[in-house]
Amino acid sequence: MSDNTPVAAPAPAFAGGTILGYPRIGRNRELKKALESFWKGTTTEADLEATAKELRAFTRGQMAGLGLAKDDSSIPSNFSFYDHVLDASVTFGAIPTRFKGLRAADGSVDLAGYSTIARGEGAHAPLEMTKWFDSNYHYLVPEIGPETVFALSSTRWVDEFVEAKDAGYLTRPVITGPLTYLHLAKPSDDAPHDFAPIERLDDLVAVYVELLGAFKAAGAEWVQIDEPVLVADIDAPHADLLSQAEHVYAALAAVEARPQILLAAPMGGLEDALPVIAASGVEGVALDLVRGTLPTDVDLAGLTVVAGVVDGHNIWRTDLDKALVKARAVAELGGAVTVGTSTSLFHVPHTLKGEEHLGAELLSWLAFADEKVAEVVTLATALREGDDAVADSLAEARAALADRAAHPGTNRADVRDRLAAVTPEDRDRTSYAVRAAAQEERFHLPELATTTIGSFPQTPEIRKARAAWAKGDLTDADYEQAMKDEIASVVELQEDLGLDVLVHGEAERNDMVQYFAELLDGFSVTKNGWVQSYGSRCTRPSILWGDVARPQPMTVRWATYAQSLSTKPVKGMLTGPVTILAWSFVRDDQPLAVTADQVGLALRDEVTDLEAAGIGIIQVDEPALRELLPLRRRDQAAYLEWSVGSFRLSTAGAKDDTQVHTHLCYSEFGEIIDAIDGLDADVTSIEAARSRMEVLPAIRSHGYERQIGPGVWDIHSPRIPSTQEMTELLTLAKESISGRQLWVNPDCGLKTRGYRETVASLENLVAATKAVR
Ligand code: MET
Ligand SMILES: [Zn+2]
Repeated sequence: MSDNTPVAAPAPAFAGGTILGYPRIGRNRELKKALESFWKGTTTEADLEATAKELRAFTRGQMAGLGLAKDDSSIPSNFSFYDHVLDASVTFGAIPTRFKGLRAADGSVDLAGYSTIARGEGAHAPLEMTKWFDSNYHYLVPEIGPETVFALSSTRWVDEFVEAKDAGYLTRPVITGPLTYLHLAKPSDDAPHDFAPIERLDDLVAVYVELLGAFKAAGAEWVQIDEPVLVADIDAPHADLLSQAEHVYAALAAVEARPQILLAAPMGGLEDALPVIAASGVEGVALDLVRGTLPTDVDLAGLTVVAGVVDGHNIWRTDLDKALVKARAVAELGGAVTVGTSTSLFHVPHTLKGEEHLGAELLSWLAFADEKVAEVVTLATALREGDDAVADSLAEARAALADRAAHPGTNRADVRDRLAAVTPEDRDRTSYAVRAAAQEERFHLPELATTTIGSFPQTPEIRKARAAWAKGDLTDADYEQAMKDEIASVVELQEDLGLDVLVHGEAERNDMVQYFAELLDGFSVTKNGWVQSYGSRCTRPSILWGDVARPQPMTVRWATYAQSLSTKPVKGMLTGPVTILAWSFVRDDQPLAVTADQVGLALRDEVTDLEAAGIGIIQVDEPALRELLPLRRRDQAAYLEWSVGSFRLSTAGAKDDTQVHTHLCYSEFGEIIDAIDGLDADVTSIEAARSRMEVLPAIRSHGYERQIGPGVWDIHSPRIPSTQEMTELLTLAKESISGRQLWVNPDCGLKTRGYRETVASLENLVAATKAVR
């Protein structure tokens, strides 16, 4: 088929294009503000409902204004007050027993109750929060047991459909699918140890059947069911997942009174699950063709296929020509093709409007949610009417892409030549034994050395000073002095507490990635590019668009100032290459491995400068190392190789007697223990308090020769752990790891804690250490 030929019949649904979901937080973070003032008690539930209703109305209008059709289910309805997985739990009545009291007689919970499940209350821990696949979004983990009673317990999803319909929009409700829901769930506390939530599949499907009926009765013509679990390798055997998919979708397709089903599989390729879905009887499938590839041997005849060729997970302008080639290839498999995003757009900010400070050039390379909707509409038009119908848009996209490719900032000879000259030896240090001896001689640290992870509380005063400085109300010199005063007080506190290795406290960092992004070449920072991280929490990822280089030292003056105030060693503190990539929007025009190495080289220079300034202990944080782990097992080894390689490039220039630390903030250590070994850091700190040192026996049996600091204080909670409690944890740790290898530290940085808890907890930490030494 020539590029310029309209795709022939059959006509797909959503022929004008569709997206799998839109950001929920609001252009000006209206939802965040409304939630937080509701929680504070300054506004009522009715106020919160009203803001949410306005947001939904704005979103619908926005999507229609950008060209999605109002009357054919092209506009998704995917609002959530906090989290879409929590919404599913509440809708299915799957609320843990500790929150039973929050339910009304009909099983529903109001927004106060909903918030309590998300945030906890008193002795009632909230639902656990964890990362949504390999994204930066966190969902609330359902707790399912043999006793969980599934029953349709909320009318919200249907009400929101009706609200749109009454406003003149026939939308497509978006819900999390039963397979994804149950595979992401964890067994409830009272479940037998061999129970798996997926055992409850049939019971849950019965509620989906009822829900489909309710949508149909309300007039819905399509519903979107998201099943990203189908693109991942999960713990359960793959064959089981496929047969569950076959079983569930045959059952849902067999329901007589129901809307048509669009099964969406964002975040990767469906691969061998695609034929299963195609044969199940559902009417449509949405494929992620950005991350996934199209199988060639599958028959899609009779299906509407949403070709997800616009990246919902990143912020770059789409190569429309390439996207059209991919979409047209789908037509050859017999499907009725339309165009969509690869994932929901809630992973990207709302709009480029207001970001003009980025400069016309960079701006022209980007597409946030609104711009992506427009791209989808353009591509769908090209499919229907041929390329000529959108010739101007295609030309504009080509020009922007060519400009980006040729821009001096994306092709710096100095950066590229340096990287090309890197040898394998540049990633290697001397043997650990030699280093350990040199470091012992230099520092004479006690067994069970005490330290912290880097940040101390970010007080309102620090934030105020930074805001005033940004506004120009505080001079550079005054800001510098304010930060130095803060450093001095943090150093004094640590001396008083009797910690062995001190930190400067990171007062000057707005964020552990953005701080570096603002100082490195190749990055830009948005004004309002917020994306939801969880609930009301948003992050503003930096944009890594060009070749990365370090024009000047970034942390040296803070670290050396702190060191000048103490005779104890002060740890220098850097964010590692993988974490910088994971928490930014990263250029998609070269392999991540290359970008990571560029960052690695910039950090390597910082390490050298810190050393030269007398800093002998340097920590390179990699809390996101596990987060980017590919969803398909076969891709994981290659990922670990480059991620570990970039870390080593950043640290291997260190001298033998420089002690390199790293910090990883999770406890699922076992999964990537070889990689952690591969980092070759002298000291690694991890999260371990909540899991009560669970991972240490595994580390011991794996044989780990270097030093490790399993956290003894869960800093995610405002609780102050007692000396007794930390003594127990340390005693437990010593059963697996020798005192010579063991460090004592909290689970993570203290920036979100207050000073009262920080001082009391660190006092107890030092006391516990003395008790165990
Ligand atoms: C999310 S890991 C944080 C590490 C950083 N050094 C801190 O202490 O805040
Ligand atoms: Zn951490």
